[in-house]
Amino acid sequence: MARFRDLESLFPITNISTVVHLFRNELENTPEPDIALLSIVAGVIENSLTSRSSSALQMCEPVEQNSLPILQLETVETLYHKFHGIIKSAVDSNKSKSFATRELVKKVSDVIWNSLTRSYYKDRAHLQSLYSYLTGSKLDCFGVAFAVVAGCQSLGYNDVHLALSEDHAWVVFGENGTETAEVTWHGKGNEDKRGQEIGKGISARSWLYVNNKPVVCTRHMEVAALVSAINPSLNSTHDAFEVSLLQQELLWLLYDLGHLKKYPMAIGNLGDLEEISSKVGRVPCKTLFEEAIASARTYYNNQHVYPYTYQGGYFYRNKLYQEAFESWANASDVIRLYNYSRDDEEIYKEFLEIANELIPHIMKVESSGFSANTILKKPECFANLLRFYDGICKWEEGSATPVLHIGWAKPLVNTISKFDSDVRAQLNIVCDKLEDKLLKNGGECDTASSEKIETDTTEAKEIRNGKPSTSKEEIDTRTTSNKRGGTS
Ligand SMILES: CC1(C)CN=C(N2CCN(c3ncnc4sc(CC(F)F)cc34)CC2)S1
Repeated sequence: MARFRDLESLFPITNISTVVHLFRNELENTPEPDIALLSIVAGVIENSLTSRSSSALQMCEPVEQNSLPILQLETVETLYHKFHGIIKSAVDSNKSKSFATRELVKKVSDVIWNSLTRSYYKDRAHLQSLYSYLTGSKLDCFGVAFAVVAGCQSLGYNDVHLALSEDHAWVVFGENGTETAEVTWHGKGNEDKRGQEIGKGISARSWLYVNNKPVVCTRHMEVAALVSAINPSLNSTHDAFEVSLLQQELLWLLYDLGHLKKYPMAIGNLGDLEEISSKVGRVPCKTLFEEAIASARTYYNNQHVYPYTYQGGYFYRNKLYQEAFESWANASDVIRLYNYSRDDEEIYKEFLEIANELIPHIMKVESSGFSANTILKKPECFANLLRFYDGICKWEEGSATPVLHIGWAKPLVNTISKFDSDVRAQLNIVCDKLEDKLLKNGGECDTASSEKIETDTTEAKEIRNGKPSTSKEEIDTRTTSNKRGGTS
């Protein structure tokens, strides 16, 4: 295949810079990047550096930076042609239409689906790439969706693209790219809905489908997705350093080319990598987490939670507890707009960990008496804590499945009681019932009501998202139309 002839000059690949060069070449010098090729290359490297057999940890070999096991062109070429062969033999290749049909998409999904190993541990690491599919017949949920898109690309259907929520993946296709189809499974024990349109029923209001604001990938963003999905973990405690470095270099390449602009989670992934080992001359990771939030607000109507939990996690790890509270309250302002459904376990676990592990840990540290500038004396922090919990309560309201249970109450009571009573008294809570109803019920609302509950008139300060107001007047003039600055 001509493709491989012009790649010959780069092989055999022995270092990270050459892999970056190959990706750059695909991203900039081809009509569109070949995502099957790039997934195989990334997968071979990841698996050779993280599989127990060859891990340097075992051989205790000092690996100098930028070195990789030798990657031969024929290794990649063989796997690539194997993938092509599987897809072409199963789908009659006389490509009649210029756009994919639901039948075609379903057919490709069936080919992948029916060639997977019967039963295997689906959440295992390193099951995301075509290398895993071609050598082990195993893929995770994301990997199946990715393989379907790669299969459609290899058949010449360039209208089929990956659509990503924060915990699921599907495809869009058709003349306007507006047709949608499930192509993989989600979660445990759920019947797969492959072939069906996305979120028509009750699931449309669940976080899993992000209120119909998924990341719809271009071919270049599909490269960002496969790079984001690179998993450097060697075991539960160690990462393979070179895999991590390769992922970081490739994400910076995609960042510089502008392909992460509409992909908050990929920016967040890069932020996490930069926090661990920052690159000279690059923006700090704190900025990246802010950029991920800005991207979600700009392109996805602030319906995504993870940008705030990326940022909150960063603040927490760096003991910036006041800032962490604000990020988590902002995350809660997003989830309040959804109805909780059984498909939302992942984000439920995220909020549970924040409420029952991270915040109690902060309370313990802050009330140990050694914190000079303790958050326990800051009304803004108390306000953000309440906003955090209020969002979770709102999430539960109107949902078929309950969220909160007694396990949440004990840490909550414990946390609230750690704030000084005079701090708690400084809070004036203004509820915009109207806005919540409007946002949650898509604009329908029975009564407009805005109650103001003054808990203390002496020095009542209105705390809006952690920022005390300047004057009392501002509080009295508030009306139901005031937007609650949910995304401060
Ligand atoms: C703040 C966090 C807990 C840290 N990592 C988080 N991740 C969230 C998920 N991650 C992702 N990163 C890039 N792209 C995607 S697409 C997707 C859904 C899947 F079904 F396709 C997940 C995901 C990466 C890791 S959220």
